[in-house]
Amino acid sequence: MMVIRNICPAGKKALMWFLISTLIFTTSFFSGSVLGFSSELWALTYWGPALYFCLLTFILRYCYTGFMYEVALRSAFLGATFSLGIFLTSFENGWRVFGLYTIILSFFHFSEFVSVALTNPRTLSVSSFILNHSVQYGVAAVASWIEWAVEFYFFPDMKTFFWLSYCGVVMCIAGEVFRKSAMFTAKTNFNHTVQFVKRPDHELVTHGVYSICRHPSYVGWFYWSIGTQITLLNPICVIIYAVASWFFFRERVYAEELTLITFFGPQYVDYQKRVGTGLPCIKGYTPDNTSQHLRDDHWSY
Ligand SMILES: C[S@@+](CC[C@H](N)C(=O)[O-])C[C@H]1O[C@@H](n2cnc3c(N)ncnc32)[C@H](O)[C@@H]1O
Repeated sequence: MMVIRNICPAGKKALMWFLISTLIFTTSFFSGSVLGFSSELWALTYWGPALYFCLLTFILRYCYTGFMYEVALRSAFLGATFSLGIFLTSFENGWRVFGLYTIILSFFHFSEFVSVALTNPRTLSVSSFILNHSVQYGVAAVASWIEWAVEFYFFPDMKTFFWLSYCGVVMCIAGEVFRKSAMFTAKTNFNHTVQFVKRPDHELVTHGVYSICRHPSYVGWFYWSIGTQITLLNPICVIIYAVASWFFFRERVYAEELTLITFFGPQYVDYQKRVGTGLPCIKGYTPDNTSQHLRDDHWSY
């Protein structure tokens, strides 16, 4: 409770609108009573939720401007998708696994913003939701929805191995907890954007989850991303996500360690000797490992 009280104004607004939206949309989805629409219309048509979201946007537009509006809008949107996920889990078919995935995805993006608000508010911005991570991230998400839809249409039974989907949920929760532990351990030393210039107060963190591995937030995100595809029961995307994430984090870790060695010198080299990266078969930057190519888009998140 104390933690919530200390959160910055934008963090408070985010929490408030996520909760309000979740409450309203969850009640509405299950009762079907919003704006007097029957439950069939509410659940089965697109325009009911869309109209309702327009109304919410209108209220937010009236109450806020600028940054606060952007934060409230995104939080309300994530609350609405979170509620949709809860509603879909009540289905006995493939929609259930899609519902679980929707809950996991919306909670992840919302909790990223709130975690930054709590641990490093100085860096808080709209991009702390990391909804606009990268083109590749967007393409990967859409690809997973397409795989789920195609398989659900042609092989509906394939999407009813709920026990396997629940294993994916457990993997996502573990990944999420590990990543957030890293953010709360590193606090102001954690930044969604890889830093090129060392701030005077930037300290090397080697305690807590950082004593288990050098890149706990990336480890958490790596397993979380694979977990989302197990949750969706997407065999093709499980493999694609594992391979793509591995290559992404191999380059990211390499780039980041290059900067960390310039920041902390022998202190970081000593840390590298004691603690592994935590990612399978990824060594990170070492002077004898300088042949990897770095791409320009490897400096954020
Ligand atoms: C997105 S965070 C990722 C941190 C870390 N790679 C992880 O997975 O938990 C990136 C920022 O964290 C900083 N950073 C990474 N490891 C750090 C450490 N052990 N101590 C302090 N700062 C660190 C980097 O300078 C970079 O600006």
